[in-house]
Amino acid sequence: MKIEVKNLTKHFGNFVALENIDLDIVEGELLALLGPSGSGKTTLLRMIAGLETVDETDSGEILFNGIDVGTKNIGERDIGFVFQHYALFRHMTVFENIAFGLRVKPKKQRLSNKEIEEKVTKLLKLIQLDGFASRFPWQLSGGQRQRVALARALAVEPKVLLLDEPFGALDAKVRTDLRRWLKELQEELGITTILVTHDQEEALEVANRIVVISKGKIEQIGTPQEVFHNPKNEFVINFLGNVNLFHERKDDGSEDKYLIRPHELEIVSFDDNESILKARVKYIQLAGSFVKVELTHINDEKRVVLVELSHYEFNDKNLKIGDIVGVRARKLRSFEAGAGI
Ligand SMILES: Nc1ncnc2c1ncn2[C@@H]1O[C@H](COP(=O)(O)OP(=O)(O)OP(=O)(O)O)[C@@H](O)[C@H]1O
Repeated sequence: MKIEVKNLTKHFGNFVALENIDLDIVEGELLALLGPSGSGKTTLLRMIAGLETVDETDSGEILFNGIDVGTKNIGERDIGFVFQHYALFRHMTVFENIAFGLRVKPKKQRLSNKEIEEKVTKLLKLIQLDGFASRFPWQLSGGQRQRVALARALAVEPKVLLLDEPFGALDAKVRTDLRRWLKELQEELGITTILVTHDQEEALEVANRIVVISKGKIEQIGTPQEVFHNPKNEFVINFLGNVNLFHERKDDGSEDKYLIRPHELEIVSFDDNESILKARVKYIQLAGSFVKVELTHINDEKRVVLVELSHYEFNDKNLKIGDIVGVRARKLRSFEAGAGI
């Protein structure tokens, strides 16, 4: 299913939750809506689902395969939903939870018991929980429960899958495993999917495209590579990871602003010709896939610079806390005030 959101504005009383949203969602893609808390992600998802309506004070339309769905309620939109705290039916087994949507269909469209059994068995395999059919939700881990919720949403073969922080309540390791698994599954099924998340890493890892939202407006739409490496403005670069900000006073008195990511900096000797500043090593964090080095400007303790090095590079430099070093930029990204890159 192809989805078009055209010039959508949504108010809650006087508050503008979404402003002039234009967005095309391509058939079969996994699109992430990424933004801080309160930016309007869930509202946009709920409007696509038909859980929020375009009221008199609002404007815009939402099209599914070219057809305006404004007057269609959620039951008529062919949508599967998974929320952060998706309440499975406690008194039903895993099997019955997944079968639920199939059983409540009108008689004419309903599959036979045998067909339902075959379908649920297939879905259980898909979510890698075969053998769990007769368990109850309270006998499952959080990650297993979310997989059941996904199977339940998929059972009725929706044309669109809407996921609102589906892994938000899970711990980091389970989250990472599940999002990889989700990506593979989504690619295999080819179902148009919209994922709401405030987790940059999650969006960068699973999405085909990311929509960065702030205060009800779209800041940038692009592939993970585009939004990470070619951020359109300061909000996007700040939101998508740590960043260092440098000012450079020009001859005419104006100031250039540079934003540089920690991995785009390298540490050199303090007298290096290409060094952009001298700094003192304040803190070294060795755990993790990179070594994170925090430095402070030699003349101003308050100016902190973050550098990420590979372990190999770090070992090579033999850095210690208190060392005075130079910092060189592998890449400079300058922003004119308010004008993007
Ligand atoms: N029914 C409502 N009535 C009034 N204000 C609302 C309503 N629903 C949402 N809002 C407001 O609209 C704004 C956007 O909310 P929304 O839930 O879309 O944000 P979000 O980006 O999904 O945030 P989070 O990540 O915290 O869930 C918030 O300021 C919220 O308080």
